[in-house]
Amino acid sequence: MKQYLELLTDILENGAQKGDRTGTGTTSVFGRQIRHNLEKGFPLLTTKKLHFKSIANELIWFLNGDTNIKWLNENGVSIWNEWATEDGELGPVYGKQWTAWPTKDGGSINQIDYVVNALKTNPNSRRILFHGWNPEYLPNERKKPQDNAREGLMALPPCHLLYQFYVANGKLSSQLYIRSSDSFLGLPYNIASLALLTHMLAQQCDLAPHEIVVSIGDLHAYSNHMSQIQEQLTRETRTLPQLLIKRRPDSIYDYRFEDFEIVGYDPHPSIKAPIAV
Ligand SMILES: Nc1nc(=O)c2c([nH]1)NC[C@@H]1CN(c3ccc(C(=O)N[C@@H](CCC(=O)O)C(=O)O)cc3)CN21
Ligand SMILES: O=c1ccn([C@H]2C[C@H](O)[C@@H](COP(=O)(O)O)O2)c(=O)[nH]1
Repeated sequence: MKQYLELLTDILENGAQKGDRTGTGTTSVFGRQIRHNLEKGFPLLTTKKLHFKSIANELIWFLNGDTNIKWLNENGVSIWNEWATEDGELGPVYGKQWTAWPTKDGGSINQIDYVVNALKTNPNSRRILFHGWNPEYLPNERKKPQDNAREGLMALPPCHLLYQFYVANGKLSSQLYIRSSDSFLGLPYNIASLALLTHMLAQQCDLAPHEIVVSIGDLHAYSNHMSQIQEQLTRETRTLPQLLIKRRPDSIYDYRFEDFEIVGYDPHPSIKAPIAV
């Protein structure tokens, strides 16, 4: 995961100063990519400790189609709390668009079913993808996330928004497009989450997990993350851990946190940073 540290250096060396919606201020570059071969280990950062439970349970929550933070909170995950209404609602965010994209006749489309089915029955297809950018439900950028959610709009529009899958020689690769990436807090989660989803889909579809590619639009460092980023850049990367999936659940929707084990994770200590809301 040296590539991750190289991206942080790239931002510091080449970034432009940009204001942003949250009022925090960022240093930003545009159009970057990270690739990682999953055969070389599970891409959980080693230069700071990541909370794998948050990553795995967030993904399970997306796949359940859930858009309320109650289940997350009950399962030890608080990363979405700042954006939710007092009832825990986030509006029609990721889970809703992934599994129940609303149609004009009042029905819904499960894009995850489509992907699993395509991987099993038509793996050569160049159309194996799902996405979360549903313009009808995008929030008003000038309103608070909670006010948007109360009006039935997304609290935040999706950042990781398009997932495409590719099969060759029985191996599964995936590419994710992230339109806006918080390099210090969000990006490490998004990389690990894509890797986990790729492992799960591979298991369900009898494929071997291969490469993940993360393509990023606005890649930024928040002005109040600079000392944390400098600290991380002083640290040496360590051997990546391995992911063990201990059971083969009946479907992509039946995974539980207990099914996963991260073996051999020996990271540097965590580094606290404020989140821009
Ligand atoms: N500014 C911003 N950055 C993000 O990365 C982000 C958002 N907003 N809004 C929506 C989600 C929420 N995400 C988050 C929110 C908090 C942490 C965070 O505080 N992580 C801590 C540990 C917290 C924990 O896992 O319990 C960390 O040290 O990584 C990470 C991602 C990712 N997304
Ligand atoms: O999975 C995620 C979700 C969010 N982010 C970051 C990227 C931005 O810093 C903010 C979203 O603000 P916008 O004004 O909507 O771009 O959250 C992330 O990195 N990963």
